[in-house]
Amino acid sequence: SSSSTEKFYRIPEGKGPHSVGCTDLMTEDAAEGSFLRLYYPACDATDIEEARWIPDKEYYQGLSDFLNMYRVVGERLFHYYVGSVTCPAKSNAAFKPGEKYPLLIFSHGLGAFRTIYSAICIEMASQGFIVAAVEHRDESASATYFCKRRSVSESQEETAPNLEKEWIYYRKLKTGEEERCLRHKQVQQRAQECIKALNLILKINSGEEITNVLHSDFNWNSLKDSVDTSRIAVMGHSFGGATVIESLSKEIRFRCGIALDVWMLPVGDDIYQNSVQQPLLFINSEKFQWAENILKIKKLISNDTNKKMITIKGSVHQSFPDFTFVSGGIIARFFKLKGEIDPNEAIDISNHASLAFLQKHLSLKKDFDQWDSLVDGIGPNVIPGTNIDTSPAEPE
Ligand SMILES: CCN(CC)CCN(C[C@]12C[C@](c3ccc(C(F)(F)F)cc3)(C1)C2)C(=O)Cn1c(SCc2ccc(F)cc2)nc(=O)c2c1C=CC2
Repeated sequence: SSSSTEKFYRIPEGKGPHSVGCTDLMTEDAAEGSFLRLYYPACDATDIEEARWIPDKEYYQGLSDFLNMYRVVGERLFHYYVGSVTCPAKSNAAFKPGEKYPLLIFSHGLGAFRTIYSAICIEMASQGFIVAAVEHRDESASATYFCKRRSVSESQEETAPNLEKEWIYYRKLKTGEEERCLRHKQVQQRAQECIKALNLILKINSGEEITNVLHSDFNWNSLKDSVDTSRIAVMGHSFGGATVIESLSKEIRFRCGIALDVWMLPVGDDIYQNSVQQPLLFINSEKFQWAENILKIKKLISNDTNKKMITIKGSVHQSFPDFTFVSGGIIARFFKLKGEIDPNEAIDISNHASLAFLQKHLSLKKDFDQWDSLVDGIGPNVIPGTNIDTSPAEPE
């Protein structure tokens, strides 16, 4: 139905010149493999349906756990409200060959998973990026799974597919457990998973055969020689922002990084000894800011002109994940899923600043420099640095 509420509940489409496709990839049949959703420039196709936004009911169960709801309540609530939501990318659409695309690895936040930052990933793909949104197996995701290959005998029954999903749910902090210690261990695993995803995409780009444990009819060979292997960046939200910092310090092939509302707690102290040489853009919401977090960001930026921070006025922590678009009414207000700024305006500022920063530091030949002023915090609803005062209190 084209009822007026529909536009309110849709994830925004990509605004760039390319149609966008998406497909899921899982390698190996263990938790050590890679698991990612690929968003990519696709050939125009009207007959292909959009991808499911949250593909398995177990993600509703995981979200309920994460939000301290009862699973029987949460699962039904999520199914009712978002069970039919699709993301504006064509499922397994044909990849658009012909040019080498820069590569972006995206890392999700605490309690999130690979599919719920599709507004950002789809916009980047529509602008000519290949985007690999990884799903982390560090128990920070609401839910994730790997596939145990069933033994031949078990899969004898022709009905049961020989693919058995083994689910890993969000690990709550145990009482008395030191949060910093757990999160520091997790951020290291997260960085390794981003590097593994990078290597997997480069392997596909070289034309090597890969085994996708998820049986989709996407032709992975069509990606051969389509990645611009010298133009690779890493991006992430909150815990995923800390993963960006850790990934940059561990992998020089990530030429630059973008941290959206970074959560600095998981980042180790060694990071401040100039471990991050690459350019880094911090895009903050107005509300997710406190002195300790901001001081760590400022310490990392120190006086490096290639490291910048901007704040989007009127935005909140949830202005970056997709729930800010698909939620409405009391739920959105109760969980602060929207700020004062219109969700589409906020994500446009974030995406445009990201594109301008990527053009500058990946030497892209596009027109994203039209948004350079945003990277300096100049423009409507954006300010340079942060809006909180972190200077030590003046002596009385
Ligand atoms: C009570 C749980 N308590 C756990 C420690 C704190 C929970 N919390 C605030 C929440 C996430 C909230 C949320 C989402 C989504 C709905 C929904 F209804 F729309 F689905 C509702 C309510 C509940 C806003 C956060 O963790 C914030 N946060 C996030 S939120 C990432 C996320 C997760 C699931 C999503 F569906 C969407 C986005 N990612 C991070 O990396 C970090 C933090 C904090 C520090 C580091």
